[in-house]
Amino acid sequence: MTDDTTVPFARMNGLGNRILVVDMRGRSEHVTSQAAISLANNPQTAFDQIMAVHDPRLNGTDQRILILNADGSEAGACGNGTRCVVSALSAETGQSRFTFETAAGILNAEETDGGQIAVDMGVPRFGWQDIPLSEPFQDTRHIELAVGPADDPIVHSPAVVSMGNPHAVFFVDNDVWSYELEKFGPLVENHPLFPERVNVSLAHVRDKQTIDLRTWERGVGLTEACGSAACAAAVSSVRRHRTVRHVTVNLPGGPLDLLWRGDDHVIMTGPAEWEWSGRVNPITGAFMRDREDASA
Ligand SMILES: N[C@@H](CCC[C@H](N)C(=O)O)C(=O)O
Repeated sequence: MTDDTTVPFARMNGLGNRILVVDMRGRSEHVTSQAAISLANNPQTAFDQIMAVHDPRLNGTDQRILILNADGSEAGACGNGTRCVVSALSAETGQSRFTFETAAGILNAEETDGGQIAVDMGVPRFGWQDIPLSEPFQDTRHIELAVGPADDPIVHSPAVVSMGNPHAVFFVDNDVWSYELEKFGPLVENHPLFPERVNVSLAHVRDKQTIDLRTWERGVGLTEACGSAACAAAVSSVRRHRTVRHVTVNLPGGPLDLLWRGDDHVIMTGPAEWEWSGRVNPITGAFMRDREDASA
């Protein structure tokens, strides 16, 4: 399968967020939803996001990245996946700084000396039309939405924010693992208040510098880590005066460092890990592992 119907890809992860980086440079076609669903349903390639790396279109950018969720839908942003793309490109080229064009805008990212990757995730947007919501809310730090019985809701009043993709963050008093997020995550994801659906997170503020977070991702489900959700939780927590602007966000897959800078940009820093590589047909999703990896 090395003919021109296939392209190289790498299976990687960012704190356990499962990522396929697909090399679409020099190609005019796109990874299809059908290919994404087929890869997502195969236990070997099951992923949370595909990061399709295309040739740049804009001056001053290195690559254009298109993102697909496991259900074949498109996503505007993916923090963990962006770190994986940086790691893959930097291993190939030796370059350590990159500028990417994404649906969420231009993102800068760099590999740091300690092998971590810092991504400038851009400026969060808080207007109800930006998220988007289907009805006006002036104060998006707490919107009227509750899960469970009206007189004793399980979670309520999430903060909402766009990090280039929509997020609802429920701040909870108890351990984030004590909630059945897998049961109510899909209900909130598909609630009519969110016309483009939403990523749903539970955030527990441990102290002024530390947040625990679990996320039900739009188009995927429960994941080990969601970088854009970590950004959403960090900025929402500052807006509620719960934490300072530089925090550690503990995800099931491990910690991320989050800094909401004075110029409003959110900088997310964390690791990326390479697992194995192969070739994939971007139209059908048929794939083959590289021989040295397949025998490992
Ligand atoms: N895992 C990602 C976010 C993925 C996109 C999300 N499911 C969406 O549809 O918005 C991350 O690390 O940010």
